[in-house]
Amino acid sequence: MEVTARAPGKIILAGEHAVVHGYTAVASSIDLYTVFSIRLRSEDDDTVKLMLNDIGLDFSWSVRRIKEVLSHLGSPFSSTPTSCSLETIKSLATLVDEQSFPETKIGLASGVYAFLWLYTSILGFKPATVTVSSELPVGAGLGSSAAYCVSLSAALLALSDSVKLDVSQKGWSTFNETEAELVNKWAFEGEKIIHGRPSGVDNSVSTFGNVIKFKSGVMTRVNSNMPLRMLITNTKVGRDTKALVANVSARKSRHPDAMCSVLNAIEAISDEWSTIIQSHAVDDLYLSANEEKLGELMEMNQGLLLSMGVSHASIENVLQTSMKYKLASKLTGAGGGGCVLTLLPTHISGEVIDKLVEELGSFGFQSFTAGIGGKGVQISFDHSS
Ligand SMILES: Nc1ncnc2c1ncn2[C@@H]1O[C@H](COP(=O)(O)OP(=O)(O)OP(=O)(O)O)[C@@H](O)[C@H]1O
Ligand SMILES: C[C@@](O)(CCO)CC(=O)[O-]
Ligand SMILES: [Mg+2]
Repeated sequence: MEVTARAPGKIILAGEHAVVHGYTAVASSIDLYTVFSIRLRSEDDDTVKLMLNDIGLDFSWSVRRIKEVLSHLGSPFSSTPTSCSLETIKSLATLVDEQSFPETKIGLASGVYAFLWLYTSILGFKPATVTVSSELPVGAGLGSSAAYCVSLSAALLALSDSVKLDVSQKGWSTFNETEAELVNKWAFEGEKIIHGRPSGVDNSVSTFGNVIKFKSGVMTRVNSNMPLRMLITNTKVGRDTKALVANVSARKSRHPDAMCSVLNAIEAISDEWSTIIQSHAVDDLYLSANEEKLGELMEMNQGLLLSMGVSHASIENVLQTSMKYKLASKLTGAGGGGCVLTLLPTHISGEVIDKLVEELGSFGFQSFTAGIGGKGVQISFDHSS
């Protein structure tokens, strides 16, 4: 039997970085998914094979070698999410180094550490073939790391004793609330390995889907009543969430008072965002007034992100280009490159959007739209293999 789990990426509508320091963010899932499939091999087949299709890397470890290196961990503890210690990260690095990880892709190694940690913690030392592929750009601000950790945790838990699913179900099915909580907690442990200091917003929105508000580790569901449309522009400038988050923390410790004001302002923006999208538009005039307010909030949020040091020349380029069309934009996710959101109000014509996309394309950027606010993590079982 093969188990497949898929988890969505996300956009942060307001409050990235501030949320790491205990201030509110608002985020929504998008209908682009990362998919993990796991097929257990027979017990005498001593191999764990991992195929990372998006980055073109394959790994193969013997179960015996994994056991040897991680023997200090003991039996799996799938029902109790546990943090990976620094000492264990070093052991995981040994396993990855033995596979001669290409130097040019070394920034991606933490994803493999997260795989090994979640795999051995949840399933133990079972032989399997594991593949992952994603519709999300990797490391571009759309929560690829969270979707990776959530879909992996979901597929592993579906094969563990901690979750009892109806394996005869056909097509995609969802987890109940308690099971989804467990998936989310494990995914957060994986995110910690990749991000260093994640707030938990990305894995929560990937697990539960829809629109959420997130503050100090607590998630609240937001009932959005607005037809939100965003153009997502990938600047294709590579960046690393872990480093950007660390830079913001360093700036905060250098200028605690100024940064406290910036973070409070961002929280006010997030709160206003969630109030506006929850309100019911009584007519078109009310809707376009609200869209204008959201556009302004995005501009203000972007200005504050610039003051935190996480904008980038490529992001500023997208802002200026969309401004020519009187459209508001902000970076989404960790910034420093990656993706930018441009609000597409309901009244805007397809022609204008096409022109904007073309102009952005002339800089080498890639723009697309995605469905906002769909389902969170889902699972399916295939008995044919
Ligand atoms: N499909 C994938 N295949 C392999 N590794 C992946 C995949 N998706 C994510 N990763 C891992 O996640 C890392 C990227 O995470 P990072 O947090 O920097 O970016 P992001 O999650 O896309 O953006 P943000 O956190 O700003 O939303 C990669 O370096 C890799 O380790
Ligand atoms: C930059 C950040 O706020 C969002 C990344 O999508 C980091 C986090 O919340 O973990
Ligand atoms: Mg990430």
